[in-house]
Parts: sequence; structure tokens; C-alpha cells
Amino acid sequence: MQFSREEVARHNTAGDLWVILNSEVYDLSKFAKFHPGGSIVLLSEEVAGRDATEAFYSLHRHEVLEKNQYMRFKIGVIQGEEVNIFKRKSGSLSQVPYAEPTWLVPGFHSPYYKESHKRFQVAVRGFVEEVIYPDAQAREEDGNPPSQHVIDEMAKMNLIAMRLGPGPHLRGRVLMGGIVEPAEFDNFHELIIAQELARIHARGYSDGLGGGTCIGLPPVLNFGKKELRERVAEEVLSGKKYICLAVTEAFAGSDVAGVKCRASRVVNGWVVNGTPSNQKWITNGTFADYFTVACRTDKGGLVALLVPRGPGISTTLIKTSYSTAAGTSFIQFDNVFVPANHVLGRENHGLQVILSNFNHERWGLTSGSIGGQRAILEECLKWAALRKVFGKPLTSQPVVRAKLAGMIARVESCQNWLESVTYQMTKMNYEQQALNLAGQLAFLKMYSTRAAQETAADAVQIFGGRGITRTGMGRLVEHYHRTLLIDAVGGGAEDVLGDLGVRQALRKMPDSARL
Ligand code: HEM
Repeated sequence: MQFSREEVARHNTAGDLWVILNSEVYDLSKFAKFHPGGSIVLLSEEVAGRDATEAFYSLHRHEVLEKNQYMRFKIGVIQGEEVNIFKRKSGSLSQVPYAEPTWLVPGFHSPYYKESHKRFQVAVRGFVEEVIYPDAQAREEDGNPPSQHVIDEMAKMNLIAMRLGPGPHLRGRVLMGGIVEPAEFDNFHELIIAQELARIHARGYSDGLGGGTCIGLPPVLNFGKKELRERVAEEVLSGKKYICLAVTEAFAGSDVAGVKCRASRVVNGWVVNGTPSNQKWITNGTFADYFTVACRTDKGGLVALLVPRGPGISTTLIKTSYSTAAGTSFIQFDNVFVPANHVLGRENHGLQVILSNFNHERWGLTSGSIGGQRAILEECLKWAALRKVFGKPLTSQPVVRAKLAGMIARVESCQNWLESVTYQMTKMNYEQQALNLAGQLAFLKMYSTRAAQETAADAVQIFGGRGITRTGMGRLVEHYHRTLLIDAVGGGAEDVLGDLGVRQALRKMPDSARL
């Protein structure tokens, strides 16, 4: 239906209330008394029967109009006018400055990304926005793990396998419908996945979506015996089963070498006991079918074991600052039998097995954290340009522009350092990475998560009360500010990592160094 503005203006009373939003006409007659912002505002002279587009967009996110329960209020359009506020098309790039890393910005160049990365980014963004985002928002809120249909779709695209990075586990797989060959898949493709996933603004859910696989499966793939490796990889990468890394203990925290969980040899295997220290904060533990564990043997060494869920294992949900969708758990092993063929690597080499994936884990956490920082910068730029205070946009305040300057500088420096380290990863084998990149990655993660905290704090100041409100305009800022510390403590707390990097550097100091 088409209406003239004059006709809309005649519907301006309680019980007969129309408004114009973005050249579309909404009949709010029945909704007014249920409106979360109250009915009075809708009945005011500037709103009832009038064009309330500007006021609406300064108080609501565009997504409000896309909800089924509100879409039905739309009764037509204004004659001869066209809708001129659009949501970014699913899968497309943002036009907001600095909302995308430079390699995606027209006119910029990068030595790292090729055509296959560009194709891949488009496909992953579309998939994330269409398949993952709706489930992410719903589960982050209700606290349930990701829905099986999302896991199945990811498995079909081989996204679960790709999240582990390049390697033999990709051989023979069709990646993202075939747009990238397994042999050409590199750490930059993997970086794209990590950063696109950061855009779902559901940090607990994104860990629920296979955070345990990214850290629990590599030790099996790299150190498990052939039969175990192939069986478990098939089950987990097809989304049928879940695995987690159950190493962090209540007493040991970041000190992996200090684990106390015990494994004693018995006929045909081992018996694992969590006492005197059980595992805590184990991502995906509540729903995992397998637990990759480091245990102290009776001889005092460390052995890595893949423990299948069975009698004697209890997993209890821990509530953290992000959603229980992550399945964060407290785990108890009480006389759990583990078959002999479930040993990963050699007895007494458990520490190497577990440490072997730490650099990669830190890189993954850092990649996502920087992606999240950029998304929050975009929120702040949009809000500061939109929001009017004392009759002027927020951007007219120098103090706000200074905060935006800091955010931009931080995210650009983090991203550029990340891409430089990622490039090194594509050129170094595992030993070289362990030797050369542990310090770089430790510093990069420490620096990025500190930068993230500064950006989050500034974002809250820019959004004011909305930055601490879980619904409405500032909801993404509130979420980021509440949840970003998972990246600052997961995979090694900031101070521990900084210290690790410096100690490594000091070991490499030449004896001849003098001022
Ligand atoms: C189709 C029309 C509308 C719908 C479906 C709608 C829906 C909502 C919803 C869901 C909220 C809760 C906040 C959120 O989750 O974003 C809200 C808040 C609010 N709405 Fe509306 N609204 C409409 C039109 C308007 C109009 C025309 C105005 C007046 C300019 C208005 C003023 C407000 C105010 C003042 C709030 C409180 C915002 C805050 O917390 O800062 N709404 N509305």
C-alpha cells in the first residue's frame, strides 16, 4: 500500500497511531501500550503521525525492525519515496572507515592475501552471518551449547577441520564448497575464520562452537596412534562427537608443568584420578565425549592421555562472565580407566605433547580478540556519528575523537603485527615456530588483550549507560566489555606471557653484548 504523508498525519492518536520510519509506514495503534520505550513517547507531537526516522535510529538498532513480531506493523510505504537506510547486505563488507582490516579496503594492498583469501572471506562471512549468527545470539542468551544443525552445517563445509589450521587433516576434504584447495589453505585462511567468527558478538558461544576441538584435538592428531587418531578425528571433525583439553587445574592454573592429576598403570591401560587436583575452567567439558589430559605418573613424569567419557567422570557447569554456551566445566576423574592405546606420545613426554599446541592456541585467541576490537570500533564510530548531545553529534567533542583515535591506532597496530607473525607461521615448520615465535606470540597476545581492555573501557564511556545495558543500542559494547577477559587469561594470563617472552629473549642474549 502507498500513502501520502498527509494521510499518515491523520493517524495521530492513541488507538489510531501511525508513524513513518525510513519512508515506510507503521501502524503502532495496538503496539503502543506494549512498546518497551513506553506509549507516551509514541503519542508525542513529533512522533504520532509524523516521520520519526531520525529519533527512531538514535534509540533503536536496525535489527528491531527485522524482528518478526515488529515487522508485521509495517502497512505500506510513502508514495514516490524510496527507503534510504539499509542494513549492510549479508556477507558484504562494511563501508565504515577502519571497520575492515586494510587488506579488505578498496585501494589498499597487502603482500599476504591472495585471490583465494578474498573468495574465502566472502564465503565465510556469508556463512557466519546466515548460519551461525542467529543461533549464536539465541544460545549466548539462553546458555545452551550451539545447536547441532549449526555444527552439522560447519562440518559439511569442513569448517571444524579448517579451524585447526593447515595440515594433513585437511587432505581430501572439500573446503567451503570447494573454493579453496586443501593444499593452498594456509594460516591466513585460518585467520579469516577466526576474525569472521569474532563478528558474532557471542564470546561464550564461539568457544562452545568447537573451542575445545581447536585445543584438544591437535595433540591427538599429532601424537595419537594411527587407529585412535583416525577414529577420533573422523568423529570430531564430522561434528558427531566433542573433545576438550582438560589440563588447567584448580591448583595449577597457567602452570602446566605443575599438574597433579594422577595416572597409574594397570593391566591394559591406566587409571586416572583427579585428586589431589581436579580440572577447572575446561571449555566444552560439559558436553565433551573426549578429554585430552596431562597426568602425573607414579614415577613422577607426565603422560598425556585421551580419556573417553565413561564411568568415574563427572563434569559440572561453571558460570563465568560469558555464556554457559561454552560448556565451561569443573571435571572430576574418579578411578577412570583409560585403554593403553589412548596414550598420546610417549610416557614422560606429556609436557611436550600438551605444550606443542600452546603457540597456536595463543595465536587463535589473539586473532579473535583483535577481530572483536575492530567490531567494537565500528560500533563506536557509528554511535558517535549518530548520537546528538547538546544539539551536536558526539563526534564534535574532541575528547570523543581522541578516544576514537586511540581505538583505531590500537587495532591497526595489533592487526599489522598479527599479520606479520602469521606470515612467519606460513614460512616456519613446527620446530622453527616453537623456537622463534613463542616470544612474539606471547607479547602479541599480551599487548592485544591489553589494547582490547582499553578499547572496551573507552567504548563504554562513549556509549554511557547504554554501554552497560544488555539490550538496545550498546548491547555489543556491553557484551564485549563483559567477556573480553577470556582472551586475556585463556591460554596464559597477560603477565605470565609477558614474563615468558622476556625470559626467552634473555636466554638469547649474546655473551658479548655491552653498551
Ligand atoms: C516500529 C516501531 C517501533 C518499535 C518496534 C520499537 C521497539 C522498541 C524496542 C524493542 C525497544 C527496547 C530497546 C531495544 O531493544 O532496542 C524500544 C525502546 C525505545 N523506543 Fe521504540 N520502537 C518503535 C518506535 C519508536 C519510536 C517512533 C520512538 C520515538 C522516537 C521510540 C522510542 C523509544 C524509546 C525512547 C525507547 C527506550 C530507548 C532506550 O533505552 O534508550 N520507539 N523500542
